[in-house]
Parts: sequence; C-alpha cells; structure tokens
Amino acid sequence: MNHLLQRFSQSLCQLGINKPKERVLIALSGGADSVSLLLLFKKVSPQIDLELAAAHYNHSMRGKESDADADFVAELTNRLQVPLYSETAPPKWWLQEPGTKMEVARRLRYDFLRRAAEQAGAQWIALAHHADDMAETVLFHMLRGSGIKGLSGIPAKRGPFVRPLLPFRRKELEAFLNAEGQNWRHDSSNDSDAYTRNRIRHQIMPALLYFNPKLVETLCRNADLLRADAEFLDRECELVYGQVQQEEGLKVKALIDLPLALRRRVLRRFLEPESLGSEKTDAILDQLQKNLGRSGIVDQVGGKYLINEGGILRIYEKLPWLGNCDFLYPIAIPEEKNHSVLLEIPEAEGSLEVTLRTEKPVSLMHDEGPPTQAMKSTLQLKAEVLQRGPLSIRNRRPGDWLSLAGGAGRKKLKEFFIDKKIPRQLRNRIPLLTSGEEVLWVIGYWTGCHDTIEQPEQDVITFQWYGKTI
Ligand SMILES: Nc1ncnc2c1ncn2[C@@H]1O[C@H](COP(=O)(O)OP(=O)(O)OP(=O)(O)O)[C@@H](O)[C@H]1O
Repeated sequence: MNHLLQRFSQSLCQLGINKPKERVLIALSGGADSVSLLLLFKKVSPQIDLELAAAHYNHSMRGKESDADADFVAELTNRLQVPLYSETAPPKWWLQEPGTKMEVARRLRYDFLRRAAEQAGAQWIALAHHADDMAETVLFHMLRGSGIKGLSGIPAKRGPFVRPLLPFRRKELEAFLNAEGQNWRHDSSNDSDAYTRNRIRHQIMPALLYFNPKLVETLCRNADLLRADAEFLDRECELVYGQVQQEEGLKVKALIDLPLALRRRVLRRFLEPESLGSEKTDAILDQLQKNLGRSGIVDQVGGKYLINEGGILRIYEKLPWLGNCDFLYPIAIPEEKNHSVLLEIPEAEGSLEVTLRTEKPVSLMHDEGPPTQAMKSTLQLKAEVLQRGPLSIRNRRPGDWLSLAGGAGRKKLKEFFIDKKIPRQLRNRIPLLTSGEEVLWVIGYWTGCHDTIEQPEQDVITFQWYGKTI
C-alpha cells in the first residue's frame, strides 16, 4: 500500500505537481478510477500541502443511474471534506452540437472541467486515465489506422490536464479501494459491446494477453517511445517550416527536398485546420513531385484549391478568375500636381493610386527577373507617356504585347505569362497598366522597360498598387 502511495507521489513529482498551495481539481465520475485518484490525492496532499477540489458532470445519459452517481460523488466528497463543483447537462444536449453523442458528451465535460477549475482557482485538472486505458487507446488507434500521434496514446500532461494514474493498472487501483473499504459506482455502459472501446477491452485484449501477458506494459512503453519521437519531429517541422514558407505559400522544391517524414508534416501543417488523411497527403506530394515548378491546380482540399504558382504552393478559397471577369478602367490623371486619385479595381482585389509630380525620382531598374517587393507595387513613368494615348488598367486581351529591355523589340504577353510560369487560371485576373495594346506594367510581376527618369524638374506619374498581387 505504501508502495502505491510512493509511486503516486513520484508520478505527481514527474508531472511537476509538487509545489505547496497548488490547487488540483479532480475529475470525479464516481467510477473506480477517479475514486482511487481522489483517495490517493487525499492521502498524499498533506505531505506536499496541495489543495484539493473535485468536479462532477452529470450527463443524464443513464437516467436514475446518472443521478445516483451524482449523489454518490456528493456524499463521498462531503465525507472527505473536498469541495465539489457539479453541473447537469442541459436537456437534449446531444442535439446542440455536431458530432456523435460521445464526442458531444466529451466536449461538454471538458468545457465544464475548465470552467470548474477557473472557479476553484485550480492550476491542474486531474483525470483518472490509467495504464489499461492507455493500452486500449493505442489498440483503438491501431485498428483505425492512425499515425505516430495516435499510437503514442494519451498524453500525461496537456495544458492544465494531468493524468497521474497512467503508471497504474486498473486491477491495482481496484485492489487499493477494496483494501480501503471504499466502494465505487459501476457504469453499466461499460458492459455493452455496442462501443468499440468496450469490444477492445472485452474481446481483443484478453486474446492478445494470451500471446503477451505483459501486453499493457508493452503498449504503454511503446507509446512512451513514440511520443518522444513525435515530439521531436513536431519540433523539427516547426524549424524547417520557416525555411520552406514563402509569403503565404510553400516553396515546392524546398518541400520536396525534405525527408519524407518532414515533407508530410510540413504539408499537413500548411493545410491546417483541414486534417488531411495520410493517403491524401501522399497524393498531393506525388503531384507536386511530378510537376515541381509547373503551374496549375494541384488538388482540392476541404473545398479550397491548392495551386502551384510557378513553384509556390498556395491555397485559395475560390477561383473566381475561372469565370468571365474581363475588366477595363480608364485612368484619369489628376489635374493638380501632388494630388492623387484612387481607382478601385474589385476584379483584381486592389486599387491603384495615381499621382502627378514634379520631382527628381529615384532611377528605376528594369529587367525581367523576379520582381522585388517594391517593384511589385509601384511604378513611375514620364508624363510624356500620355502623348501616346490614354492609359487604362485592365486584364489581358488577345494581341497584348510588351517592349523588351534595351529596345530589343516586342514580346507577346501570352509568351511572357508562359515564360514566367503563371498559371492559365490566374492570367485573366492580373491587372495590367496599358496604353492601347502595349502593356506598360504587369502588376505584381514586371515593371516594364521604361526610360530612366534622370532629369530633375520632369513631370512624372507615380502609380501605387494596393491590394492583392497574385
Ligand atoms: N461525468 C464525469 N464527471 C467528471 N469527470 C469525469 C466524468 N466522466 C469521466 N470523467 C473523468 O475523465 C476520465 C476518463 O473518463 P472515461 O474513461 O469515461 O472517458 P474516456 O472517453 O475514456 O476518455 P476521455 O476523457 O478522453 O473522453 C475519468 O477517469 C474521470 O477522471
């Protein structure tokens, strides 16, 4: 018996519950596990000077049996002089939220426990899961086909929730209660084989114990090892995520170059909160590997579109540019110097500010290399450009062309898009600053090959783009 108390104290110590005056809220269902937890806490708390409280949630799922559980818990905590926080679920609670009845019950219970802990001023919420629960959980995940996370079972500590009984077997807790002369409530739903959990306990565990009498210990040990590996990989994933990320997307080549374990994790992390199955994750990675830098729709995830845009993987809620969305806005140059006009371009999710100035601007460098952040959103042109005709902002039209650097002739806009690997689906939405069929600026991609503005006192037009650049 003393040995059990000693192990329990050690378990608390490992969880970091060893400071005087800390308050622990014990989640008390009335079953053998949580009654043991309460009694063990009651016995060791004077040594550590812990303060205890208990919490019970009445789901009212089993009619009179549930009410009797609540009475039992009230009587027990009263006798042990542990303050009790209790609550009864609202009528027809299972209709109030999505999910199975068990999932909703669990959510309500955990919400209540958090609220009760706040009221009690408790730092910790202790749950009574033990080694057999851990082993059954691991088998449950194994049967469902879970990854390393599921196979690493139930965590001993997550936020305020702690599980000090994980090192203990169910039978030793029951033996402890019997020795103490303490009864407990039996939950009749644990007898029903309607639940997978119970079938694992009643049918699979006994069969497997025949092969390995220490199965529970083996599964718990494995879970422990896997949890450490999973935590390490999660940390690695966070570290490399920053290197693979670019703006709001992922660099496809950098992603594909990662070891497979990290590749899968980084992609899943990118696509959160969608929880991708392992097959879907691999299908997306396969697609990316085959097409690497080639632009196009990669897949659909949770109704959203995953698009490879010239080597950057991005996710879009919708693809409005797939429809007919031609737009054209003539640009009115402000009459007065240093005054701006703002032109809204809803189709391109942005607006263009146009200003006429007389000043010495900084020379612009022009090339067809990747646009820098500044080049993506600003352009200055000599006001003389207006002599060629009115300017407008619009999306592409057949016959559009642009001038090559150094007077090297023209290039079709279509060829430019192809060279830059801009996906076909996106091309219609890219706003262009144009004079007739000549494209002076492909906003977000190319600032054109315009004369350098070197003379002071020259009139210049400044264009500033605010909004999305694809
Ligand atoms: N009605 C309840 N009121 C307060 N605490 C409860 C209640 N039911 C369960 N608990 C706490 O949660 C622990 C786990 O309960 P149980 O084994 O029934 O749930 P589970 O579905 O296996 O696990 P999970 O907590 O992950 O849902 C119990 O040992 C107890 O500490």
